[in-house]
Amino acid sequence: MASSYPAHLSSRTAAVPRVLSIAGTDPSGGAGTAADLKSITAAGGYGMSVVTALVAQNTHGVRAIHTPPTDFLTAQLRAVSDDVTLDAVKTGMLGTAETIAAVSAWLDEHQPQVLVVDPVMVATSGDRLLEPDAEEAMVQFCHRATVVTPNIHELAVLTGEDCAQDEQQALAQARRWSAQTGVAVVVKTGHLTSRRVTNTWMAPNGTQTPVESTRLDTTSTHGTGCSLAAALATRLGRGDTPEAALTWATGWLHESIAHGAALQVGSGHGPVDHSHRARRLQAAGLATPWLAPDTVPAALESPEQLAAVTVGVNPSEPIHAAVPPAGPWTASLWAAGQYITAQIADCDFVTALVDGTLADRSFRFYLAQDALYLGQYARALAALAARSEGLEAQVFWAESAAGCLKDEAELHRTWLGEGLETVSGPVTRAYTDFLVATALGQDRVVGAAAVLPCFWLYAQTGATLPEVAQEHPYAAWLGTYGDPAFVTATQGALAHVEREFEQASPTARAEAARAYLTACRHELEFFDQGLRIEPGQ
Ligand SMILES: Nc1ncnc2c1ncn2[C@@H]1O[C@H](COP(=O)(O)OP(=O)(O)OP(=O)(O)O)[C@@H](O)[C@H]1O
Ligand SMILES: Cc1ncc(CO)c(N)n1
Repeated sequence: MASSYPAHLSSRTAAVPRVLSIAGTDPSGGAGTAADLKSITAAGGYGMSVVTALVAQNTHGVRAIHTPPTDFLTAQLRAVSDDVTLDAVKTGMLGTAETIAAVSAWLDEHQPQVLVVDPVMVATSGDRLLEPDAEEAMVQFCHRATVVTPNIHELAVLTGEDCAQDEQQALAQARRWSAQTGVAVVVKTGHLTSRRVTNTWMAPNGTQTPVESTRLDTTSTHGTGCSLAAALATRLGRGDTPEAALTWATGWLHESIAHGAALQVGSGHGPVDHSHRARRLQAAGLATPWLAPDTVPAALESPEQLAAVTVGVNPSEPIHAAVPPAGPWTASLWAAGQYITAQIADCDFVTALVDGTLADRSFRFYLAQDALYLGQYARALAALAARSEGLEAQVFWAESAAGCLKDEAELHRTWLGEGLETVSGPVTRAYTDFLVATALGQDRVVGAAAVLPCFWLYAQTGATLPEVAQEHPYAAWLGTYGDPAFVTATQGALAHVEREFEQASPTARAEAARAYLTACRHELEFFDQGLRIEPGQ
């Protein structure tokens, strides 16, 4: 059969990498072939599946294993490779020495560019998935791989050493084994208890590339090993560097684990939510671009008229403003903008920041964008100072601009390291361009209303944050929200906006209300952008 379709086979890598999983099944969908296909899809590949063993299992454990005849395995492998060019192959549960021999014989003829071997021996539940007498065959099989992804127990079997007690020991074992075999190792510390979970790519020449993430306190870890290996194979198969592939796979898996429990699948070690990222990005895609609030009337004669404006769906209970409005106009702005204040409090970025599950890369991207934002926000405030009437207002906006630049410098000094984004992303850019253009080019009341949400909604977020433990990964950053000077500055901004509204014409007030609501929306987008970047790209 192998020679019947040669014309169809092309060695050119397709835009969507074609990835074959060779693994056992999990009818509950969290591990094995099911996890592999979901992970390959999530990582941007076309998934294919050859089944080594049928496993009756769920989130509690394995009940029975049925291994079809080896000839049938070989028939499956050939059916795929006679017809399809493979950009990457990932192996998981092989189960028996006979299965390993059959896959090895097939690989002798079809060595793929990328072979990721997850040397599955024992499931998360503690059940054996590899017969004890097949361990040596698995160790030999690993020599064929581009990269192996053992957990620390499997690494000990590969190296014939005792199980590593800490990351340094695991790295040392991997370094020795990789140097001997010429096969790269991803050293996983999921089974250790450190606060950080590091996946390190160990190259045969001893070069280490660590990819860090935070440890999640969850039991939703069924199939994490399968998922990481399948996503890694896919990213390598599309031509990513090892560092980019591992960074993407680790970041995506982190999000998938963080949202696994919400699936409510099973009562044991639950699966991860492989498609959380895809659903979140789809929702973000649908929400952007957005329409400027068009329900504000052309002219506003009274605060009551403004308070009656509804732009989105308001929360059932009115939201209490932590820094109170300075009068009826700012009270009405608050009322009209509540729908978006509620969305900010609930948004995935703030939730993940508060519960500590936010990925490092997202946090650092957010900080870098925040520093860029402050530099431009200061220009908008300075423009208001330049256009102010009266010394008190001029001093207030000028001091706010200076304070903002000090905060920007502090962000760089204390928080931002090397190698961070130095260019505004499109979300930051849209917000700052809007602020600067409004503060310079529109009636002063419109500019003042546009800069208000940054004061008011930030103070609101600060006031509503829960206390977090010191070991919380973002404790120090969350602490900066509580600065009392910021509340005073917000009170000042509210007083000025209130006065500007009192003195403005009805049409300028309407424009100012639209600017306030638009800026609220920019605040939401600004937080959310931290989750929209693709880690590793
Ligand atoms: N509690 C956790 N918090 C954050 N990430 C985790 C956690 N547990 C696992 N991971 C991620 O999942 C990856 C694989 O996990 P682990 O080291 O447990 O592999 P495994 O034992 O091969 O998995 P499996 O249980 O599916 O066989 C880790 O390298 C890490 O990226
Ligand atoms: C089929 C299969 N492969 C791997 C694992 C490891 O989680 C599992 N539970 N089931």
